Amino acid sequence: MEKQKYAAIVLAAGSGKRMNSQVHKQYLIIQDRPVLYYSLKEFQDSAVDEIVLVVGKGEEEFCRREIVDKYGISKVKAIVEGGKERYHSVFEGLKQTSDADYVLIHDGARPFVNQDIIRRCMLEVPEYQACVVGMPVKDTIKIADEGGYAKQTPDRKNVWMIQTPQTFSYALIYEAYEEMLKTEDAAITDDAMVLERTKGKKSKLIEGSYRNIKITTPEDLLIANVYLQHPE
Ligand SMILES: Nc1ccn([C@@H]2O[C@H](COP(=O)(O)OP(=O)(O)OP(=O)(O)O)[C@@H](O)[C@H]2O)c(=O)n1
Ligand SMILES: C[C@](O)(CO)[C@H](O)COP(=O)(O)O
Repeated sequence: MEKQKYAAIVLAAGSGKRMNSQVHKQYLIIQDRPVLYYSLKEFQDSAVDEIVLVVGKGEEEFCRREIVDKYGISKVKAIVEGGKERYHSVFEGLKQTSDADYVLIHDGARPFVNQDIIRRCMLEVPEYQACVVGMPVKDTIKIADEGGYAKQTPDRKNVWMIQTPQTFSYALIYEAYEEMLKTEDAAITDDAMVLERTKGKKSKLIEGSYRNIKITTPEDLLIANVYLQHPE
């Protein structure tokens, strides 16, 4: 059988409003390296064939010099400019990966993706065509009403916190994104939602890790430093 091609799209075009920092959060330094370095290094060391890095306007040269070349991330085949919303940035990445059979879409703001997670995404996607990494929630979840009252409690065993990578058959996710972008649904927050909304297709859940956090607000940096001091 012909070898299947896997591309990783690493997203780093956000402006990190919730971090409230002068430097975009993907470039903040944790343990001597930028946040973005850690996930790029995991994909570099994995079996993915290539990486497309999606960055903010005017950041291409900086990223090539200060991260990709500096740390020898040689699988990066393109560094492209992202868009206004996360889903615009994903689509820019998808345009660069048209010869891949499967794509792993990952937040550059999640530095703790690991080899085991990447390996399982690559292993499962040929069967399910759409796989998302996540973990069961630990707290009780409430649905709030407009007035700030807790009105409903979903059964916790059916509630997962969703992470990345989110891994798909290229043809399927490209078509879904093309369709979604005709209407630009602002409430889209992840890639699996694009498939749910356009194709009614479910994604297979793959257990990730409670460490696979997204660096979003300042306290996440404290946690990230602790994880780096205490590797798994
Ligand atoms: N237009 C955008 C928005 C987000 N992202 C990326 O998508 C990931 C998840 O997004 P999020 O954590 O929301 O990052 P920001 O948009 O930067 O943060 P905020 O929402 O606080 O502004 C990040 O790696 C971010 O760089 C992107 O590539 N392009
Ligand atoms: C894709 C994601 O990381 C899954 O949890 C998340 O939805 C990204 O959301 P954000 O609003 O862009 O942080």
